[in-house]
Amino acid sequence: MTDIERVGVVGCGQMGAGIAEVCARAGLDVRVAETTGEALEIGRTRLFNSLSKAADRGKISEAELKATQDRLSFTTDLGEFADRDLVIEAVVENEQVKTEIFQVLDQVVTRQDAILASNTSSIPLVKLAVATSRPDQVVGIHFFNPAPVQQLVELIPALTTSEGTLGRAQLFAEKALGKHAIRAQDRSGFVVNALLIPYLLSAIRMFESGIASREDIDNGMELGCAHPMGPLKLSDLIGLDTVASVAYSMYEEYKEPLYAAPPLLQRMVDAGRLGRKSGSGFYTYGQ
Ligand SMILES: C[C@H](O)CC(=O)SCCNC(=O)CCNC(=O)[C@H](O)C(C)(C)COP(=O)(O)OP(=O)(O)OC[C@H]1O[C@@H](n2cnc3c(N)ncnc32)[C@H](O)[C@@H]1OP(=O)(O)O
Repeated sequence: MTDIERVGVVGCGQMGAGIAEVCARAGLDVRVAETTGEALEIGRTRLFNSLSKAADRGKISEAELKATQDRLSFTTDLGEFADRDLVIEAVVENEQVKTEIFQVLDQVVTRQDAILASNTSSIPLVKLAVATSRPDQVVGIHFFNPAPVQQLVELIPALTTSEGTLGRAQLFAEKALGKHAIRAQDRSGFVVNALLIPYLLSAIRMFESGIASREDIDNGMELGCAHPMGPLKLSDLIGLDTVASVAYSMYEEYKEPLYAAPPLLQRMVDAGRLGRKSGSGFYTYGQ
């Protein structure tokens, strides 16, 4: 079994909240950190709403709901992560921000064998690993949105990651969380985004060039290929800022035109149309 009982999650946005929910529902003690009290309150509300929905839909009993809530604690102070066995960073896809968090975690997490993991979609793990004094204990654990639903986790060892750390991360993902784990090398996009992002960018280019309407593009893939959602709806779900930043990282790494973000994507990000989380993207939400 896994030796991980106390988990820290840095960031309580879409992914952080989902990851914290998965861990707490798996019976682990979970502490969640955000930068400000306001961000923490928004994150806590997002997480508790999702848990309440799970209870309303009969996925967890009222007693499990209460027990899961009790396993969750919230803080704005990373110093409270000292006793964590595993910390999963799930903040914005920004190398500098993530690097600084890893430097702080390295200072505050006192457990000698603690694993420091990142949910990054595209930033080289090795850069985060060498920002710490324990590069052998840094690993990528990449979840998919919505984290409570998607069965997959990608495990990404940096060049410095030890086999022991990778093995413990795999046991955690599979045994503690019940996810299916696949391994990928530390190359931008790993397995899933390396295949998915060019597809999403192609759909945005298709829409931008007027070849088809957004609905027809999405219906094409939903009804023609049985995808649960079409590429423009999926881009809205992931967040257009995230799609753009993953595309930039991949373009930076490979210099392949298929990874270049189309102008429309960047304009939408500049306009604050980030998809579901901002209320509008390719579609409008919450009206
Ligand atoms: C970019 C990153 O690095 C990587 C990524 O994340 S790539 C993105 C990967 N994700 C995808 O490809 C998502 C594809 N879409 C889907 O899987 C589905 O459309 C979807 C799960 C989002 C919604 O499913 P859909 O059937 O349309 O809606 P709905 O009936 O509301 O939900 C289906 C089930 O998922 C659950 N669900 C949906 N959204 C949820 C959420 N945010 N949290 C928890 N559960 C959720 C529902 O409760 C429901 O569960 P039930 O069937 O047991 O009652």
